[in-house]
Amino acid sequence: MTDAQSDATDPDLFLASASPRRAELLERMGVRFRTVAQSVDEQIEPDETPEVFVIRLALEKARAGLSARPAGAGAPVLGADTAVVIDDEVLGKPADRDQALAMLDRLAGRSHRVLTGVALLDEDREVTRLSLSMVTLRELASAEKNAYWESGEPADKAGAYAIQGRGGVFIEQLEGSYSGVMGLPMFETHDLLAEFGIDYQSRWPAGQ
Ligand SMILES: Cc1cn([C@H]2C[C@H](O)[C@@H](COP(=O)(O)OP(=O)(O)OP(=O)(O)O)O2)c(=O)[nH]c1=O
Repeated sequence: MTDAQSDATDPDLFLASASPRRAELLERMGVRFRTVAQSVDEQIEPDETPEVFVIRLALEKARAGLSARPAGAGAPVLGADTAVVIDDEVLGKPADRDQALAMLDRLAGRSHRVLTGVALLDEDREVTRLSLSMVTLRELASAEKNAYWESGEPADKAGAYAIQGRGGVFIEQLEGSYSGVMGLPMFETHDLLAEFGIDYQSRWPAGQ
């Protein structure tokens, strides 16, 4: 067992997310956390910008997590939301194969933005950060788009690809934050933890 597993008894924070990627990135940082359930409606409001949208959802997820936190727990709650944006349209997770292939068609051979909003809060305060990246996908052959869908990877990913998985072979260029595209920007998350005075780095092991 490492120090940073999601059953930590004295957590630095509660993670309001069901995303295994977010848990993996927090573990990589060495943050001790427990996950709490959250469920929010992920619809963009008319006239809401993608930037405002991802921050709002990160806050809503964290607030929902705060209500689900065990009684007596004092650690703050972290929420995040990732959106792929092309032609000012937000692409969420594909509902089915047709949607996934349509998203990949739209993204192939072009650049798009990936926004991740992160929020850390408790009863007394809420802090947020936004991570913005530009990703360029190369042209994709239909056979590889089909094989990619069949691999199962696109199904639960915004924009129907995963930079950290097989989808990495489609990515010609990334400007910004790899961890942000993956779902939890480590730089901005560190900033939020520092604002709450959470010194997880003092537990980094020596020589590893
Ligand atoms: C673009 C991209 C997205 N993603 C993932 C990150 C997020 O998990 C997902 C976007 O959906 P989100 O709604 O941000 O998150 P989620 O529903 O998976 O998890 P939760 O709301 O419980 O926190 O897409 C990747 O894993 N790799 C990528 O390259």
